[in-house]
Amino acid sequence: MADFVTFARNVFIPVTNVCRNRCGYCGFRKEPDDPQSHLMSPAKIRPILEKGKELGCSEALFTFGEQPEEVEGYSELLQELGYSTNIDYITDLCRIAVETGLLPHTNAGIVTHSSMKQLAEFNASMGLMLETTATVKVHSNSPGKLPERRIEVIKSAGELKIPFTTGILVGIGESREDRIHSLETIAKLHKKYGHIQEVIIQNFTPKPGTEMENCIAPDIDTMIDTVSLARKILQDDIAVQVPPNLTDPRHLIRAGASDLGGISPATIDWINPESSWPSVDRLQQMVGSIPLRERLPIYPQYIEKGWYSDSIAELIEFLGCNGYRKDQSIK
Ligand SMILES: O=c1nc2n(C[C@H](O)[C@H](O)[C@H](O)CO)c3cc(O)ccc3cc-2c(=O)[nH]1
Ligand SMILES: C[C@H]1O[C@@H](n2cnc3c(N)ncnc32)[C@H](O)[C@@H]1O
Ligand code: MET
Ligand code: SF4
Repeated sequence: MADFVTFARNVFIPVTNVCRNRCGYCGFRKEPDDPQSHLMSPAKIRPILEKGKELGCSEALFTFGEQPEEVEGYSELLQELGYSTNIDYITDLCRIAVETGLLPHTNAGIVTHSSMKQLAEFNASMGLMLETTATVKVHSNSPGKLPERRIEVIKSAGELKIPFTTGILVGIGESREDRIHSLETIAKLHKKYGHIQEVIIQNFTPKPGTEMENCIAPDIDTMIDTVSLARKILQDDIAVQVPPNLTDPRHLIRAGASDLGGISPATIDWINPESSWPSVDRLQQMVGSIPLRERLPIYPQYIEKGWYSDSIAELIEFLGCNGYRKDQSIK
C-alpha cells in the first residue's frame, strides 16, 4: 500500500459538449440542436477560473467533445467568438488560465501531433483515456475511440515529452483479458517514452438517455481486481488513480491505488454530474490513517526533469514545492 495518497484541487471547464463521436455510455455529449448543447465563451469561463483560484485550486481541467468542428454548425459558433480553429481557442483558454494562476490539464480527445505541440506550451500535463484496446459495441459510432488512434496520440505526447494521464474505462463490454491487454499496452508505451504519470481506473456509471442507461456499473470486486492488475502490470513510477466520487476508494487503495485525481470545491464533475465531489475533510476520513497530499497536475518527477515550458515555469514554482502544494492546508 502507498505511504500517502495524492489528489489535486481543480476547476472543471467543459468547453463544449459538441462531439463527433457517439459513445454508448456518454451522457455529456449533446446534439447541436439540443437546448443543452453549448460552447462556453471566455466571459463564462473567466469567472470560474477566478473562483477556482480564490478557493485554492491549482488546476484548470479542460475537457470537451472530440473534434467538434466535424459537427455541422460548430465552426460558426467558434467564429462568433473570433476563432477559426477549436485548438486555437483552447490554447487561448489555457493561456488565460495560466494568467489567472491555474495550471491547465487538457483532455481534448484525438488531436494531431502539431495541435498537441501547440497546446503543450500552456499545459502542465495532458490526458486521453485509452478506454480499452478491445473492439466494443458502444464504440461503433466513435471513430475517435479506435485503439490505434488513441495509441497514436499517446505516442505523440511521449515524443513531445508531455507528462501524460491515460486510463481505462471498466464495464463497457470488455473482458478481464481485455483489461490486462489495455494495461500492458500502456506499460509498453511508458517503457518507450517514460511520460505516463498516472493511469485512471474509471468505472462506467449509467447515464439516462444513453445506449447503456440500463447497464449496471462494475461491482467493487471487479474494481479491486482491476486496480490490483494495474498495480502489477504498470511500472512503479506510474500512479494508479481512482475517482473518489464514483467508488469508495478504501478497498481500492488497499489494492494499490495511490491517487484520487482532481476534486473541485468550485465545479461539478461534468462527465458524472450525479456524483458529487467529496470535500478534502471527507477524503481524509475515507483514507483513514494514510496521509493525504495535495499535488499539482504535473507530478514531481516531471517537474524535476523539466518537462514543462518557460510559459508555465514561474507558476509551477509559485504553486509547488518539490512537486506538492506549497501552501498545503492539510498534511
Ligand atoms: O473530474 C474529472 N476529472 C477527470 N480527469 C481529470 C483528473 O481527475 C485530473 O485532472 C488529473 O489527475 C490531473 O491532475 C481526467 C483526466 C484525463 O486526462 C482523462 C480523463 C479524466 C476523467 C475525469 C473525469 O471523469 N472527471
Ligand atoms: C473523460 C472520460 O470520462 C469517461 N466517461 C465517459 N462517460 C462515462 C460514464 N458514463 N461513466 C464513467 N466514465 C465515463 C471516459 O473514459 C472519458 O474518456
Ligand atoms: C468529454 S469525454 C473526454 C474527452 C474526449 N471527448 C474523449 O472522450 O476522449
Ligand atoms: S465520451 Fe468523449 S468522445 Fe465519447 S461521446 Fe462523450 S464527449 Fe464524445
